Amino acid sequence: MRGTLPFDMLELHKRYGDIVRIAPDELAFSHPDAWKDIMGHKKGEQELGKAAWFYQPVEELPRHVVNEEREEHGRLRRQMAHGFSEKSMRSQEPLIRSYVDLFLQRLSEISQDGSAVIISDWYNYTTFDIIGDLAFGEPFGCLEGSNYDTWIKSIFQSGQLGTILQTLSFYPSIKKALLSLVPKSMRDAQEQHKTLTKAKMLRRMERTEERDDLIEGLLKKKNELNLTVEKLIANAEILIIGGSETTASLLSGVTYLLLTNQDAYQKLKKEVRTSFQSQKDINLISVGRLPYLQACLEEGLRMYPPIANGLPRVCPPGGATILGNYIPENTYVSIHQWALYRRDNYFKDANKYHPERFMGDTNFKDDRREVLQPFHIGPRNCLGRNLAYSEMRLILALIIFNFNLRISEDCHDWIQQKNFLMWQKHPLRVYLQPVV
Ligand code: HEM
Repeated sequence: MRGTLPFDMLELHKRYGDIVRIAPDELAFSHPDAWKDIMGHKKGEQELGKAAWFYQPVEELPRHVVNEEREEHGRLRRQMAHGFSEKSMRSQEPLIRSYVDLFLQRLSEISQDGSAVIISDWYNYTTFDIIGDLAFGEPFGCLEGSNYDTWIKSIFQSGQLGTILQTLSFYPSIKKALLSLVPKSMRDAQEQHKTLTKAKMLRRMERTEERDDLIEGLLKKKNELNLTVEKLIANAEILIIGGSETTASLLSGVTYLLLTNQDAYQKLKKEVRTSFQSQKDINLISVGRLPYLQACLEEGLRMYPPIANGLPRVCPPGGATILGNYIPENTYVSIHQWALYRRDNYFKDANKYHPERFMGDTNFKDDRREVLQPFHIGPRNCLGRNLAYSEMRLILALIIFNFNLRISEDCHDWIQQKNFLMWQKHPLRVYLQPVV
């Protein structure tokens, strides 16, 4: 509830080691092998399910791909995977590029008077518009309007509310009482949000042309999979939450880390500007050939993982074996990413931004790079990993190609933030000077 869980977890692991009991029935693990023990594919053994108190704090809400039970999850994931295939991504490229071009154009306009730009908002506008179009068939108009639309604002508010509800899951009777006391204004706002979302989904369902987007796979099998409009909406919403804030946070984090580490920024500038003659040469394929840019993103994911806290799983009947220990059934287990990545046991100079550790630099030869799993592993890992990398590479390469960047003096401590499921980002102010 204080928003300090990532930092508290690091202190606990430093003090007590790789396994810490953080509640009577909950263990936190901080070790490279814990990933496969907790999240890996299990041959002939039961997988560790997702903890209901965390993933479904309001039981009545319809479930989606992230919090469905195993069988139903498999069916949803198989259908959704079409929208994330190589073929779909190739056909999504012009759409993604059109929003990135609009992002660059809007940045040129608003930076003309020499004032600092809140780049963190602009990254969010871009990723929201892209995912809005890919999940609902229409953008939110953030880039056009230079603003978050009301639909998105209510999604943002749900992050902190989610943390409160998860915490209250430990006090079921208080949670029930509090939920019945939700003020009318809040319930009305929720109803309005639902109406807006339903209208969006119905508009998408009315479209008759084949669309290689992220929801088409589910729409095609909606009768077979018994998907109501409410379930389709729940899935589209989770795509928007999971696919926009994460990517935008990482872009803000990497921008901050580069601008406060001039060596890395200069190296990246050189790589991007010597690899391309014109911005027309920069596309989803060509940005995949920039090793330093990739290293900057990896090191950004290490220092500022978009999902910083542990997402709890539960041990199945009969228990599980984790790091060679028998863990009884019904024990909650998780891996807290931010805390894991800041441990000196696994990374040399762990609190410093060194993209070189992902470039084969022998100074970092003892780093345990396999520790870094920002997209998780196993059957419930991130479906949008390739899309996320494509977007992040494209946006970062194009901004570095087009502008010289300088961080505003008042943002040097920007990375000191609270975390409620997501980072509570302060405005990141940056001066942009067009490259002529
Ligand atoms: C840097 C950006 C991103 C990061 C760090 C990230 C991370 C993650 C993580 C850790 C999970 C596992 C969640 C869990 O176990 O509860 C996940 C799941 C998922 N992510 Fe991402 N994600 C990113 C971007 C995206 C994007 C752009 C999309 C596209 C819409 C996306 C779609 C999904 C989906 C659909 C799942 C659920 C997969 C399943 O349960 O089978 N993610 N992501």
